[in-house]
Amino acid sequence: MGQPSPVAQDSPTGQDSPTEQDHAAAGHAEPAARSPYAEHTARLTRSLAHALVSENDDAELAETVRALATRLLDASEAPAAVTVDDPHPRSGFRRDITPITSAVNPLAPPMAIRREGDESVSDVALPLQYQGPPARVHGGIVALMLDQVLGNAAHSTGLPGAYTRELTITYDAATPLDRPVQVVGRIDRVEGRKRFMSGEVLVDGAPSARAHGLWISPR
Ligand SMILES: CCCCCCCCCC(=O)SCCNC(=O)CCNC(=O)[C@H](O)C(C)(C)COP(=O)(O)OP(=O)(O)OC[C@H]1O[C@@H](n2cnc3c(N)ncnc32)[C@H](O)[C@@H]1OP(=O)(O)O
Repeated sequence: MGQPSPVAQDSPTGQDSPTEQDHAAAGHAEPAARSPYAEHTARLTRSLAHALVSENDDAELAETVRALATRLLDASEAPAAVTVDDPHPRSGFRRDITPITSAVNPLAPPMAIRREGDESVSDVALPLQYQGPPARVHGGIVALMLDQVLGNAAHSTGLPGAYTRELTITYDAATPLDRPVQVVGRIDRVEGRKRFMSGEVLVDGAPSARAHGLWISPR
């Protein structure tokens, strides 16, 4: 969908490196006034993921979905009508299309990340599409959340962009579906190009998963 934006190949997320404006936008800035088309489309696709596992056969809903699918196909044949700009930046990056914080990526919950003191923090409740074992969030999704929040923290101080070099997750307990959990990340220390990071997923204040990681800025 949409006209692909120019991609900086040597940037941490395959997008533009974060700028001061990006940092300023990290969860706090007023969103630019843009068409909500892409965000509604992403919400629709997330909802369809739930409908796929529903036992209910709703003929009227099926007809509505059929009509929408036809209209979306028509829209995708006019790519200039579609934007990949996120109207509600949540991660600090312009054109956020990550599968975890982007409002326009149907794979993303999406998570909003904010700064609290020296930490990056996100409160999120993950629905059924992220299930691994019954009633638990998939461990890979837990790692994805921690990667993003630690990455946000790694970029939050105006330091140059950096990539995840190493990420170790310790799974202490179940991370539940459909209940608010808090994901937290911080910089423990900086050594030259290296940033040593840590973080947790908290369920009622107790860690269900802990992360330690190394982020490195490219030479
Ligand atoms: C605000 C919004 C934030 C959004 C966050 C988004 C989060 C997204 C996070 C990601 O998914 S990033 C994408 C996944 N990661 C990658 O694609 C990274 C792939 N790896 C690389 O591209 C390179 O390995 C990298 C640029 C990270 C580093 O390559 P270099 O060749 O520059 O580093 P090198 O291997 O020479 O290591 C640099 C130093 O760290 C040291 N080092 C490497 N691994 C280490 C380790 N595990 N522990 C301690 N030190 C280590 C290494 O010995 C060396 O020490 P010296 O400087 O003293 O020589």
